[in-house]
Amino acid sequence: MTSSPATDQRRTLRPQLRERRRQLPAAARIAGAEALSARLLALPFAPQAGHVAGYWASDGEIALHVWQLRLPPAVTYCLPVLHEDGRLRFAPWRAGEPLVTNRYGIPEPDTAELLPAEAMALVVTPLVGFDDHGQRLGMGGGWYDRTFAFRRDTAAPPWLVGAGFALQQVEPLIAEPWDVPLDAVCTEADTRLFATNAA
Ligand SMILES: Nc1nc2c(c(=O)[nH]1)N(C=O)[C@@H](CNc1ccc(C(=O)N[C@@H](CCC(=O)O)C(=O)O)cc1)CN2
Ligand SMILES: Nc1ncnc2c1ncn2[C@@H]1O[C@H](COP(=O)(O)OP(=O)(O)OP(=O)(O)O)[C@@H](O)[C@H]1O
Repeated sequence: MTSSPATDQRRTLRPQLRERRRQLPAAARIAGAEALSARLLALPFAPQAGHVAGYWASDGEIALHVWQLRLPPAVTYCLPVLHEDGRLRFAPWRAGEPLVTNRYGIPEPDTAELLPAEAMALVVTPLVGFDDHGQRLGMGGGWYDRTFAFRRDTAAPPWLVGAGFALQQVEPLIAEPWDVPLDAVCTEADTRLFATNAA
């Protein structure tokens, strides 16, 4: 089977970027999570109420626990839950509540309270890489693209915000037809806002 230039580019970049992400020293991770939190809270569309989704950082991803702790009191933090239809659901989760490990070894809430993507006001998506145009490179499962395909022709909410370390920025990514553009990318060093099609 032949593969497209976009697929080749992503296959080459993923292992390099994941390695780079894992190599960051602990002090940079701690400071990074603090700085990211401030940037996420300062977004012009940061919700003051409703549900937001983060992720359980793994494989060197930039952590969201500082942001979770500093969210306005009327905002409910949720974590992604894999669903058999190929689209993520989101479950409210607070520190100490039960978790189970999903098929990728990532913890997810052990609850029947699952919300659809449309119920989220804002979603922070994990990034393996990102470019200057708000194009996202993920783990390759297509989970975020399938889950938020409706945002290709619908305005926010949910606002889609990629989170990563500045060293995860790459050359322009070749777009795939299913890619869902991000409304913003936040790193420890920068906030970039993008004018998405429908927003
Ligand atoms: N923290 C976090 N949670 C997340 C994601 C993520 O990227 N980060 N996801 C973002 O989509 C979803 C899960 N998607 C994932 C897709 C692939 C792999 C992964 O590790 N793949 C292995 C090999 C595949 C396998 O084990 O079957 C690998 O590439 O090494 C992990 C998560 C939902 N939750
Ligand atoms: N809207 C969609 N409908 C059907 N299949 C899709 C859709 N979006 C993505 N896919 C499938 O998912 C696969 C992986 O996509 P891609 O490489 O863009 O994932 P990713 O964004 O890196 O992963 P993730 O979102 O899990 O972090 C693609 O090969 C494609 O077949």
